[in-house]
Amino acid sequence: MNKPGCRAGRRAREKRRKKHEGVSEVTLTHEAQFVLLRRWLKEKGFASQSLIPVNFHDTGRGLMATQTIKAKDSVISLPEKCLLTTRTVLKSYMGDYIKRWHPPISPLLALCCFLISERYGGDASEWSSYINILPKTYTCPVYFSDDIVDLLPRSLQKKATEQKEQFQELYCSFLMFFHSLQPLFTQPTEELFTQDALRWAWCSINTRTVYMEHDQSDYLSREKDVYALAPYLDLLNHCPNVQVEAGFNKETCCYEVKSVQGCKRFQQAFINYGPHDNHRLLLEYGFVAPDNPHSVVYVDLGTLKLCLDEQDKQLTQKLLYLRDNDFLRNLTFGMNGPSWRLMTALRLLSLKPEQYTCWKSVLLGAVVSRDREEWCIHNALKLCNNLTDDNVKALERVSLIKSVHS
Ligand SMILES: C[S@@+](CC[C@H](N)C(=O)[O-])C[C@H]1O[C@@H](n2cnc3c(N)ncnc32)[C@H](O)[C@@H]1O
Repeated sequence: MNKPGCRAGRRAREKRRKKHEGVSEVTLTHEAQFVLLRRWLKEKGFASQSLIPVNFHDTGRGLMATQTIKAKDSVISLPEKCLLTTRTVLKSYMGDYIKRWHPPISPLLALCCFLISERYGGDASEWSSYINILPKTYTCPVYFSDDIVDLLPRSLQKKATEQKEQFQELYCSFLMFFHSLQPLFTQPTEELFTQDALRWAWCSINTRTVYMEHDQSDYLSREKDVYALAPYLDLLNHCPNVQVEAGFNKETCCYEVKSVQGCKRFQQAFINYGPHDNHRLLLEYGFVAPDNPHSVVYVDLGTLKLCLDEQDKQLTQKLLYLRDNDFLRNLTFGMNGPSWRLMTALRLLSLKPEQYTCWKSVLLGAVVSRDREEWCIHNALKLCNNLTDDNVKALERVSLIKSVHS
């Protein structure tokens, strides 16, 4: 066992090192909103002393372990009472309105509407202690202006635009449903269920829910109902190199996260959102992970064509075949070489092994450009976070640098 004096000395050294490196981590435990959140969770049967909210210099807000978490130990165990799911929504004042609506709305939309309504309820809402700690805005592409989307790498621009369009369609398709909720509110629903409000709720759910399968409800559409908002647990950030076991335990009736490798005292406790590359992390969670082992280069048709034999009379036909079978999408080259999809496409295009050298040099170029791509994503994120009139000039500068690089 460590002597207290040694521990204090080590802590002081660590503090000096951080100060020297200009690194600061700010604990948030005493902020009013976290005091209220913990008090509210305690009433529901959850009290954690071993994880505290901290603002980390590199990842932003997250949870720090105040004591060592050993390998295979529990990181967090949240009682079912604390979870916000479609069951919560269907049982609430909004339930009857959802049950009456035809065709039934999706589980995701039901959660979005409930979140918007509860935020509107302010302190009167049962969930206010949780809603108050939710971010006010997000950095997923649905929040990007067209100028910022333009700064993204080309393959990502397309997906970002698709996300914005998908969201727009969702909003327009349910205006009538939002209107049907009018008896619940004094304020007109058009002022409440705005595009901004839905965007916020949509991102809150997409970036923060944990995976939890629920029985299909007759009152909701057939889309899979796999969402649970898990207050406090959802303060855990992602690290691609960390492994956890997570899921709802029917015996303990708790959503449990267990650490595979463990976590040292005073370090950030991470979980793993899945083996996502940086494009997917940006699209779904609004951030990218440096040194992500799942990082890949997306090989587009232009790059692919550089390696193909233009004399091949069947080339157009082969490319059409690949396109019709959805094989020209998501062709990637990662740390472990070409993906299975890329290899299959290459085989179908009859690329012979002796031609692989040319292929390799093209990919090497692509890997170099990946670094530039990530730099572009970082800039887009920075600007999305802080786009004011003053930094429109910065935006112009980034566009200029980008055009020089490409
Ligand atoms: C489940 S929440 C985690 C808690 C969140 N940081 C907060 O302050 O509420 C997921 C969001 O956290 C952020 N995040 C998670 N892991 C991150 C990381 N490694 N680096 C930067 N941001 C991260 C992203 O904004 C993501 O959408």
